[in-house]
Amino acid sequence: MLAIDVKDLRKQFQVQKNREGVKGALKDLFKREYNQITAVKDISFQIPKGEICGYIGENGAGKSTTIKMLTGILVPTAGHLKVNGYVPYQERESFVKGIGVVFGQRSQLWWDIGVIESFQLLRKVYRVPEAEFRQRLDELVERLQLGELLNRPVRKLSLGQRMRCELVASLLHNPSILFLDEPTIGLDIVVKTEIREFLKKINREHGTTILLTTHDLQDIEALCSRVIMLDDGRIIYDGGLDELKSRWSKGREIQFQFGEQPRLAELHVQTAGLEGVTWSIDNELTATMWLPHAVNVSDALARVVGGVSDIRDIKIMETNTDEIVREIYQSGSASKEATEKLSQWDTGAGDQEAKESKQNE
Ligand SMILES: Nc1ncnc2c1ncn2[C@@H]1O[C@H](COP(=O)(O)OP(=O)(O)OP(=O)(O)O)[C@@H](O)[C@H]1O
Repeated sequence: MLAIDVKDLRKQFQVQKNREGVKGALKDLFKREYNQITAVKDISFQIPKGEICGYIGENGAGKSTTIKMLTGILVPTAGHLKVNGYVPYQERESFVKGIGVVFGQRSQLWWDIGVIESFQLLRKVYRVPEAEFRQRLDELVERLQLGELLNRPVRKLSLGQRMRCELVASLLHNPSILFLDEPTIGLDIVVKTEIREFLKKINREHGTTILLTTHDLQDIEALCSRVIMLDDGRIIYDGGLDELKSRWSKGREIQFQFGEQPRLAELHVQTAGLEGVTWSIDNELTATMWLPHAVNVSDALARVVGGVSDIRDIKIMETNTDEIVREIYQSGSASKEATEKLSQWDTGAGDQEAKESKQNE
């Protein structure tokens, strides 16, 4: 069963042009001119129930615009979308009961009243029965250790405390889908880790589907098996994180620790003939071997282990996801298919007449 089903979804904004100078301003008064911005360009994807999916892309790629359409805040210019079986902007009242939303940069809590009062107000908005609300609140408060914060006004909370309260607020009505837009932005590593652990548990125990946008790839690594990558309003990758890493990383690093000082020339001798393998000395007792994917790791390892005595430790270094993703953003494509798709789009995507977008916000 699908939690989210998106087909050819598009969002265009009309932005007013400002002409220069006093003359320009006067002209603007009488005849406004507009530019069209296509923030989301006919994207399609499906998310099954219970999945945690990362939605990533550079600033301005169209992530928030997508989330706003998925949560019913914005009306799409074209395309189809179903979330939890509803068309979000058409069936808002029933629809919102099944979703939870956290925008890291914006609060859904009332600034000047106690946290618990905000929760009570949300209970009424979502029409959650009191007993169910109490039970859920107790569970969430215990999990996120919010006990002492409940009576404080939101404005007196630290960012980390507020984010934990935001998460509780989004889950009070037990939604089956949670949309998180930058939920860990600005938080320290301890709170980030706590929030990630909490989300994993919620997903595991309640089967909550989570769509997460973030610039912190550690969030993705910790939580998501799948990642959708957006660039300039188009999907350039949709698949597993591991696959992305193995397809895009150019090679691997293996670090050796020796009992005595390694000599570069001797190390090179061991891997002679393995094309592309390079060595660097890290410090007195460690050296790192870099090998391209074409070279078999066990072949290279066997040579070194067989040829150099007194190896104390061997570490296969993790592929650096940040670097890979940065590289993909720079090139604007994550696969050959995507590149081909992009060139098709370039020849025909821009000519559909723009419709004026309605905004519910
Ligand atoms: N209400 C709006 N009116 C006009 N243009 C908009 C509006 N909202 C977004 N845009 C434009 O649409 C594009 C996509 O913006 P969006 O906020 O969806 O990107 P994003 O991927 O969420 O970026 P960020 O990571 O910076 O939050 C940008 O060019 C942005 O300027």
